[in-house]
Amino acid sequence: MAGIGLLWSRMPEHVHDEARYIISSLVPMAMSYFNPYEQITVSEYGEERFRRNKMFVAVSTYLSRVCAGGASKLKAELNIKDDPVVTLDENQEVVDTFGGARMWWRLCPKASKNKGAITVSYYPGEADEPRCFRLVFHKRHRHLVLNSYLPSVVRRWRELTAKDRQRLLFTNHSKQGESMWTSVPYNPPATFDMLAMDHAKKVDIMEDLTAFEKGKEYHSKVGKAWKRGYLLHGPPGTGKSTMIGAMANFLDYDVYDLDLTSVKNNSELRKLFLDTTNKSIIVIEDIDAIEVELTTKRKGSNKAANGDELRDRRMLIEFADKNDEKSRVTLSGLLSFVDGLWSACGSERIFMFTTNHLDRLDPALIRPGRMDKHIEMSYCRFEAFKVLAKSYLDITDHSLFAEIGRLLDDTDTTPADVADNLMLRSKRLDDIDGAPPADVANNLMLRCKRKRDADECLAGLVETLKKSKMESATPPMDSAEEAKEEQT
Ligand SMILES: Nc1ncnc2c1ncn2[C@@H]1O[C@H](COP(=O)(O)OP(=O)(O)OP(=O)(O)O)[C@@H](O)[C@H]1O
Ligand SMILES: [Mg+2]
Repeated sequence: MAGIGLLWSRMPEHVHDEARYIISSLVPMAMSYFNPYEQITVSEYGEERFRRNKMFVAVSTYLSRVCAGGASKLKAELNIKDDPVVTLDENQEVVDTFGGARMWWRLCPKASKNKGAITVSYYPGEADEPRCFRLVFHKRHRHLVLNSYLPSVVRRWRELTAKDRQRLLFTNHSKQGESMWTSVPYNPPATFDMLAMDHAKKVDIMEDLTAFEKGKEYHSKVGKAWKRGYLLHGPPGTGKSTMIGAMANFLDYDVYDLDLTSVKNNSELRKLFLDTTNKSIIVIEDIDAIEVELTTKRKGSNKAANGDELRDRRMLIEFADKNDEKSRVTLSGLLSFVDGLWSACGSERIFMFTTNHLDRLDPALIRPGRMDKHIEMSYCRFEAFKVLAKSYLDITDHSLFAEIGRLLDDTDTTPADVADNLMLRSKRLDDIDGAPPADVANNLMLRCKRKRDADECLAGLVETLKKSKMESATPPMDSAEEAKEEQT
């Protein structure tokens, strides 16, 4: 085999081109016939340079955690949680055994595509062959490797990473004209326990999420894509964003916060959706505000469109030149992922749209059956207040509760406003809690202080609520009266 190889490389220049072509295609065939080994390459990047090949990540984790015992060259880095992670270094070979077969793995370094030539590239690393893992195995194990070994590597990788998974918050941005996601670690503090809202509604949402999470078989039985759409609506400060965090915590899902203003057209939107992973919540916040902004841009006017205009409009989002069909994001483009053709791509995804103005949305978006669930986040009433009092002041009852309940019924106060009132005092509680509890007397004193602060805090809330009740009861001044007032 070596002899044939040598002959081939030394072939004289004068051999006819055609013969050379035939020989050059026969030699590798002959060599592979005699070579008892086969190889599979797992490149770090796929065809699209910016997307890391997930198989590469899976193999890297698998080898480092399962087969690195005999390796002498390792590399250490900090992971997203700032814990040290050790991986194989370049050119380190490790051996794995599976079903009695031996597998040789090696991490091959980046290699230049054209040795000696200078290549100009717009994208980092495009002139190089990316790093890759090379798996070598005996020919007779081909079936085993493809059908059992590689799937088992991926399965093991999933098990390994499930334990130390860090939840991520993704956001999209445009780089060199291409839309892509970037992520940061995401640990939202909110949970359903601390969400101030009607208890029955909260339980209903939690049950809905649990049913969705366990609904793989059900969805395939009824022939529906495994995904769910929620439309959260309500005034600002009623907990829509807090609810998204609570849902992410509840399901342990990643969150993709989609900024539609930086998406050029439907095909970019499609690419972004396809780049999302399973077990994720895709959020489009303040969808009504995006609509106003983009439409204003499209019209080239600084004047925001009025409510009637918005209601009449068929397109939800449309920007750039109206005549250029390729440069816009449309409602149908968006909805094709929510419940159209493309919704079947990917599973275990939750779509969340939030809005402060349900009445301003395009009817196509809110028609029955479009989103699976409409959730109204409303002003703070007594039941919701009790949740906030428990989380912020750690109390479940108080002499002022009855009065606060009545005042909340008479005013439209958001949970954010109530929380704000409770938090100012509770910050002072933190200061007190920070003091070293020297002895029992000191402890008792702190407890008295804590109670007094809760009293003060609720009294402050009563004052605020009374004030807003009075303000809402006072009829608005007409302009003549206003002018008179100003003169005096
Ligand atoms: N229902 C709620 N339960 C608990 N806390 C709440 C609730 N609503 C609001 N808050 C508190 O108020 C703050 C602001 O709420 P949040 O951002 O969730 O409101 P939003 O409805 O998303 O408002 P916007 O429409 O302006 O985006 C939160 O950080 C949270 O502390
Ligand atoms: Mg919000």
